[in-house]
Amino acid sequence: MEKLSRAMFSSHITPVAAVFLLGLVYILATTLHQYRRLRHIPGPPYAGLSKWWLARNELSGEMNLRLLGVSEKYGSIARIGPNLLLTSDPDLLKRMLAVRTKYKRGDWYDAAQFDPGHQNIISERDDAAHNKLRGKMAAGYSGKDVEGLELRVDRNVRGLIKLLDEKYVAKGKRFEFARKVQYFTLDAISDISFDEPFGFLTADSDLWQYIYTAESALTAVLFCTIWPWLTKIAASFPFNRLLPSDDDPFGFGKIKGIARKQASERYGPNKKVNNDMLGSFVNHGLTPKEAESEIIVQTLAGSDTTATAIRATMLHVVTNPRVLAAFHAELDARGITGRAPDAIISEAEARTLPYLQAIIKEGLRIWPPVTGLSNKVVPPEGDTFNGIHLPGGTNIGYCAWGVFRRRDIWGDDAAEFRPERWLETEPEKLKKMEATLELIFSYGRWQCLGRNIALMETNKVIVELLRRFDLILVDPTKPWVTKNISIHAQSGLWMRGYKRV
Ligand code: HEM
Repeated sequence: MEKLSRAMFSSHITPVAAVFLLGLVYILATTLHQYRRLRHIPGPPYAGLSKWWLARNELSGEMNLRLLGVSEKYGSIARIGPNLLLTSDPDLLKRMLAVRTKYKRGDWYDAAQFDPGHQNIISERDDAAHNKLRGKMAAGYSGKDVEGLELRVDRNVRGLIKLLDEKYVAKGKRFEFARKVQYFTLDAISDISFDEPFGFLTADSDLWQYIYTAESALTAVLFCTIWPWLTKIAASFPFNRLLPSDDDPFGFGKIKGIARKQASERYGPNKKVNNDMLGSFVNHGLTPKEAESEIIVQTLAGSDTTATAIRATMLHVVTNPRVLAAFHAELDARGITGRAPDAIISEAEARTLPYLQAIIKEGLRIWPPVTGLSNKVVPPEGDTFNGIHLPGGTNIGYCAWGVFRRRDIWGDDAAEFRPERWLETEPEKLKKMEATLELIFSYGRWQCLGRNIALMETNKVIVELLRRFDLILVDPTKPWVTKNISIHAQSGLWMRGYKRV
């Protein structure tokens, strides 16, 4: 009996153990192979052996700073994963992103598929399909096809001012500036997109808990950027039942529902015709499903980003009396300060204000709104940059904080907010600074389509708030709560305003 059970035991276990051992050998061999491919590039210990370094740091909420630390310690090309490098070299980034680049988007982008099974302009990795989609949307984003794009921004700037003025400043109440700015960017983008502001400013609240749920969901999305196969699992039964649905009364699902409704109204025999961005997309041949996905992309890509640009710039200006005084002097000299209460500066005029432009560039530089790794893949034949061999198939991620804190480009005071650097630097160095700053909005093939809208909104809000109000931080020792999750989730920016004009 004992002999029999021993025989059974060994006959069952041996194949299992063999499979287990083979699996282990395979994992060890591939890990070693991956490790050796990129061992000539330095990086944090163990980061080259597994993705746990990446996961741990992504979850820290300060990934931007952790990556800056890597760049400063290991150089402008460093290794942060088994098949992942990080770069803070603007020349390498521009080579990777150029219009005719041979680099491709990596599987990092699969996580941007907000509607499983349907690609959008950000998740699309196929170059031809991406170009085609971009071509159909270019006229809408440039504003060429959108009736009164600037007027739409203006009316939402007025909405923001009215809210702050009547509900808070006039009553001596403090307000949480981070949220109010995002209400503005959400209303402005929906107004431009489908002619109907969501209504965040009027409601003065996080409608449908959208901001809260979108920020919470981004942590899960981060995991999918590290292990892209999680995206497929999330999209398959039964996990897909847990994803936001168009019928949800709140959160991201609510925005999906609005996008579906808005898109569906633009097709069919009784279609609504509007000269807004959605109208332009329809005229250029976007299908109803594509139009729906792109409304969602705009809501996501166009709200937190611009809100961060405005918040970070305003925070640095209002806490810097020297900069604030110089800016007020510029507004006074141009006769802008005392204009009628409902006047909104035109974008064209704002662009002629040198100090304002320096403030905005410096605000974007000191706090880049988009910090995601946005991995690109080295072409199969490999590449060599500054004598460093980059094997084909290697992912290379973007280190935003590393690029915008480089002392060789920005000077020894790179970590300080000093708009004057844009006004007093000699032409040759300034050219390099301007060229590097372009990376804030990515570059070339994948350059941000909403760049002009974002800058228009930022220019107007900064002028119109600072000419009307003296803004102070309620607690300068705790200016805000900011969490880095590829973008920035920001809150707690409590301010109080006093009327100037
Ligand atoms: C200061 C504000 C903004 C910043 C810093 C910013 C930055 C960026 C960056 C870095 C990318 C490249 C992403 C990647 O490929 O990994 C991007 C793409 C994109 N952005 Fe923006 N963005 C801003 C505002 C906006 C706004 C307001 C909109 C919409 C109105 C928008 C729409 C888009 C779209 C559609 C893409 C995809 C372009 C493509 O793949 O061809 N962005 N943005």
